[in-house]
Amino acid sequence: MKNVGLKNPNADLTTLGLKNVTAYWNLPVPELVERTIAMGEGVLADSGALVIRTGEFTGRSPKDRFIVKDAITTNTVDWNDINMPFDSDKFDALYNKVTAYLEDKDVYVRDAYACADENYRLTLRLVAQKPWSAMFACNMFMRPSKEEIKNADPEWTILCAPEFMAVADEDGTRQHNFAIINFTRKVILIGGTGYTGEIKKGIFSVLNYVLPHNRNVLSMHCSSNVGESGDTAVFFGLSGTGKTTLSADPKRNLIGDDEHGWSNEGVFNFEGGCYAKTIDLSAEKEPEIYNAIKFGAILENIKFHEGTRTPDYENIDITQNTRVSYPIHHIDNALEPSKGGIPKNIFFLTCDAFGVLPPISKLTPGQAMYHFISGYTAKVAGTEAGITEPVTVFSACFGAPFLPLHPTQYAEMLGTKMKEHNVNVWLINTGWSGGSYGVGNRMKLKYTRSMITAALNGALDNVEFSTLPVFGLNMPNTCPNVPDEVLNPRNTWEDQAAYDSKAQELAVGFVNNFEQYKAQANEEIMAAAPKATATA
Ligand SMILES: Nc1ncnc2c1ncn2[C@@H]1O[C@H](COP(=O)(O)OP(=O)(O)O)[C@@H](O)[C@H]1O
Ligand SMILES: C=C(OP(=O)(O)O)C(=O)O
Ligand SMILES: [Mn+2]
Repeated sequence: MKNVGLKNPNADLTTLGLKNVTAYWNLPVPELVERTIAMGEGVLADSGALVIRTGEFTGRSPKDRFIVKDAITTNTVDWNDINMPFDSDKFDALYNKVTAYLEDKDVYVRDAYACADENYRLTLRLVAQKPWSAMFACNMFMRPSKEEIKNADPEWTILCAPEFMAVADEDGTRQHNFAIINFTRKVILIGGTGYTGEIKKGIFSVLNYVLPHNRNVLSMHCSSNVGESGDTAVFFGLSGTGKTTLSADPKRNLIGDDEHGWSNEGVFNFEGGCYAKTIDLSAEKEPEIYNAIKFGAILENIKFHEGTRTPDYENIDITQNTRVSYPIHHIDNALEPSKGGIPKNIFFLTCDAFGVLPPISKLTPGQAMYHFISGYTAKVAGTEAGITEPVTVFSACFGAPFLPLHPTQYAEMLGTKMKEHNVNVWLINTGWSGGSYGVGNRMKLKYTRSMITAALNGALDNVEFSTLPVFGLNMPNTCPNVPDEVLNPRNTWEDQAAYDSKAQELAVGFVNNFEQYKAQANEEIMAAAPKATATA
């Protein structure tokens, strides 16, 4: 056993079952960069960002994500095809295999924590095979001071061994890769995949259990920012729908881009960094994110323009899910500590591949609940293994892959808070317009930004609204800096009969999906269901 770097003198990896490892503790970022490069696993971009490849997996693999079924979870977790059970003894055996595999190897340790509100702080330690995984943790989790590191005695452990391959038949996994959460041992075990997103979404899943279940805090898959007058906005959305992009707003202070809690005091970020998509990124369209890509950032799975070290963000040879992680202070106007007041506006971002929903509509409380529980959107290409074009999905609470509890538990908390604080709720379609995917186009980012700005600054308070048939959604007839024609989706379709039939198809999808929640929903929520004239 050899230890290098800054650590709590009492910390000892043998208590985790690791033998004879050389452990590099909390190395400074430049050293993690150097080691990554020296190992032949990274190069520098001209901006100074570290460029790595995550290997076979360039997105999450939801089919290989499990929760250990035990005394804590058996009756509390909503077991389904997302929350899949893993046997506790099998976990112990696999854990021992991973630690045995790491014997005699180098490991990179990162002490960190989650939650900007110290009342809810969750301390953690990542032990990783790769220096770039440790650097990702340094970018994405909150960073303890040196003093805190010297006293670190973390609650949770993440063991991450991308090159360890499970044997499905023996180990109880589906295939060679896995991400398994054990609430009793407080361990997240990751193997066979180097996709860094598994690390952050693992802790997010833990918080999505612990905070609502034990602490009466609503956890949310959302970004958040705050305006000059101190008004907080949150943007819920499944991966790729615009949380990171739309929360980076030069006129507002960023709280965080992906994971937040809502306590009685207000909103707080879980993370210490952002994880942005870089596909088609440009300085013109997304200057804040573009400029955040400098030394300290990690670019994943991108290629360079030939003969240069300039990233080619249009190149999708490796994946459409090209990514960058950076500490939050790479965004100029980020707030630290990352906390805001009670939200004044909530946006549900949906990437509607049908092209049926309006680009902006204002929801009644009943509609807000209905749409939150439904979580209609599309999975965009690349974020999950096997997805190569937008696939329509109902992802409850706009974050089903990360929610261990039943969706109605989150929805009830949101409903109570929404009503108590009289929050405005908006549905934003960042997806297709003028036709479904393949025919129409993605809504222009600059229009979506203008609509959000208008909603936030009150410019939509005094305009006229129309109601979209079937869905009953209230859409503004005008909006500053947006052409009127795009506001009503039916007008954007050349063939309006085709629109009507697609709208019916989507309405049927909503109704069928909601069957599972009907028993728990009250009249106000059910009245918000789209009116399908036929059911499939
Ligand atoms: N109208 C739009 N609104 C938001 N994002 C858009 C829009 N049109 C295209 N995009 C692109 O979609 C992606 C949204 O991704 P991102 O903000 O990272 O999603 P999330 O943070 O929710 O995972 C970005 O690549 C962005 O440039
Ligand atoms: C990182 C992910 O999500 P998001 O795009 O929401 O950050 C993910 O789903 O793996
Ligand atoms: Mn994001």
